[in-house]
Amino acid sequence: MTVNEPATARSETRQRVGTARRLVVKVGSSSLTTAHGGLDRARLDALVDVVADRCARGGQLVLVSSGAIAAGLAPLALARRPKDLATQQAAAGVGQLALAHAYATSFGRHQRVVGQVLLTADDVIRRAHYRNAQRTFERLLALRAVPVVNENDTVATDEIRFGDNDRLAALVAHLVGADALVLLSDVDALYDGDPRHGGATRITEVRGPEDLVQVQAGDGRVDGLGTGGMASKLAAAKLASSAGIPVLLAGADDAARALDQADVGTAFAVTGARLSARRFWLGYAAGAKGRVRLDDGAVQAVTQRRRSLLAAGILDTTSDFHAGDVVELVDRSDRVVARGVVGYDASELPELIGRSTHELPAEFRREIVHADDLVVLQ
Ligand SMILES: Nc1ncnc2c1ncn2[C@@H]1O[C@H](COP(=O)(O)OP(=O)(O)O)[C@@H](O)[C@H]1O
Ligand SMILES: N[C@@H](CCC(=O)OP(=O)(O)O)C(=O)O
Repeated sequence: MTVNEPATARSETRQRVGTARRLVVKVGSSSLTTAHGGLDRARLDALVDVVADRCARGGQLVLVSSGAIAAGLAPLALARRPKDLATQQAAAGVGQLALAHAYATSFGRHQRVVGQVLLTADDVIRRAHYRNAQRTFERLLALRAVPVVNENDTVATDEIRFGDNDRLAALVAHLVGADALVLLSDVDALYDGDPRHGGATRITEVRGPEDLVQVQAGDGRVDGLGTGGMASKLAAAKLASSAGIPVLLAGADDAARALDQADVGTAFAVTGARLSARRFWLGYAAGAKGRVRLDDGAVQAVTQRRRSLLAAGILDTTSDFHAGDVVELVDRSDRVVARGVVGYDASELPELIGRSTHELPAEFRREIVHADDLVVLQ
């Protein structure tokens, strides 16, 4: 762990953030809103100035912005962040409009157009939706617009919610093939303990899991507007860096310096190779809805020969998934060997399990999990 070590702070990670052409920047609710839930226009403008400046220098930036729920509180005369989903959604419906308008106005000062992209978990888990989202991002960036992303809170249910935008930002970074991810927060860095309790030391550089052993990442403020606290930021940073994307976590007020290789925040070096964005989602990001247990031959076929999973190789399944869901493929001893998008509802499978394709009615002869929709995890 590199603690308070300014000389090495201009690490490779900081250089990669500083020179990234395509960059995802995430900003949290507490950095954009006043204590009472109104949008803090001055801070929003300051952030927009930094993003617009980087765009003007040839950068392609995607801004993942929280703040919809927080921005909806004051207009709806809500004293604090609601706990129930329906009121959160109502607040998000009101607040997202205000947020988008504020960004459009603020980027307008730089003659820069914004495009709002509201995503649900389905949009990144389901293949057709995923490609659709990817295409939209590509086109917005090609047209020199700044995509402003948030979770589509008004329609997301508890079960399918990302819940925190840190994770969403890591996922979007993969989706767009970003060169780096910057997480901006109300805290200026990762500390070895919650800095509110005093005596905590800033971590300047995380090179791998061993640097995090001593770190206690806790919640945000109980009365705060943010959701995930440092724990969700850390999880997102690990997610992105393990799949080849360097991450810088810094204070929103330090955004300009963070993007300019200064010794601010915490830099997370990449710890793994870059996967194709879609394979990353499938293998690590998408929430699995169920399990399919394979016999030994099917495990071999899927993991060694990279074949599709056919009904003949299935032993049993859980009963809770639908066609299009991501499921875990497990071996006889329940070890997860792969994940993939299943082509059938669980309720359709008992009739098919263990039968060869030629024995099945024509409408059931397609693969249970197609090889293109499958990521081997061994
Ligand atoms: N180890 C830690 N290092 C830094 N901050 C921490 C740590 N543990 C808990 N926190 C708290 O997490 C908060 C950031 O989370 P949150 O308020 O959800 O941010 P945001 O709104 O930017 O997403 C900080 O204000 C800080 O008090
Ligand atoms: N989609 C929610 C964001 C929730 C969230 O992740 O907030 P934060 O922890 O402040 O990044 C909103 O816009 O209010």
